[in-house]
Amino acid sequence: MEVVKISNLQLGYEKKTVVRNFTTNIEKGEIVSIIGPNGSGKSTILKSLVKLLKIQEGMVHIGKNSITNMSNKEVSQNLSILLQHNTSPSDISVRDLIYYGRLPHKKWYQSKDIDDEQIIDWAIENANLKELQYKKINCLSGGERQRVWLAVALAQEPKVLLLDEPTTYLDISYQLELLELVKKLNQNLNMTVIMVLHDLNQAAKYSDRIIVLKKGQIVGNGSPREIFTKELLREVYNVEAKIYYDDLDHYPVIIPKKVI
Ligand SMILES: Nc1ncnc2c1ncn2[C@@H]1O[C@H](COP(=O)(O)OP(=O)(O)OP(=O)(O)O)[C@@H](O)[C@H]1O
Repeated sequence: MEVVKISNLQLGYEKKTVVRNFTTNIEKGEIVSIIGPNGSGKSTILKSLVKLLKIQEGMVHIGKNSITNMSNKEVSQNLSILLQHNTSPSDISVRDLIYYGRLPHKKWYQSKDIDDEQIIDWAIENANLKELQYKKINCLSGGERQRVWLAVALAQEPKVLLLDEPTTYLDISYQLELLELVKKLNQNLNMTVIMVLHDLNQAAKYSDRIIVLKKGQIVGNGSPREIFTKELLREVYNVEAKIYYDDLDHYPVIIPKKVI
């Protein structure tokens, strides 16, 4: 069953078009990663899905509804996004910040209720934040903060979680921790995930499907084993690479050797 249907999307900034003919269906429970060189249009696509950027041409449907006919609030009830950079008041507590994720589900006159508290508890549990929930945001490390923003996105109770380079600026253990959390959410709750990743090995390990963008166009769409070939890495990244396969889970492991 598809949750998001993207047809012939054309996107850009003012007169400049940066993404053309982007078409794909996202199935319920899939983890889809969008990869591609710098400036290929990956973040632009995520921004358009949550209406942070106007669509030039094409359609995005969530279920039967076109996002063009949905309010930002309605879109936020279905899709939540974890951005690369997030800012918040520094003296706010983790728990209070996570409440912001509930706002798309509230009317302006409604205040926090018992249901919100339960969903905040659920988001805290799933983002491993129990011990940190009463701390102030400015007392947390970068990796801990990223988990808080993940919890804000979860508190939105989205059908689809969008992650824009979620591991940037995190050290290797926080990177793994975050992607393992995403995998757990996907496995335990059947949450659909669309993420932009730079690290090809992370994309290979954590994705069901990979979409490869080059200069705003799809040049590959398939499973990690289908996508990661020497030819594709040469064509898209101008890199000569060796490819091995994990002994246990058989996903590709990419070792870049040299720039061509
Ligand atoms: N706000 C903006 N105004 C004008 N042009 C923009 C804006 N944001 C992005 N662009 C341009 O759109 C193109 C695609 O950018 P985008 O950020 O989507 O690429 P990306 O694949 O996510 O890149 P990266 O991997 O470097 O994050 C680039 O040429 C970029 O310069």
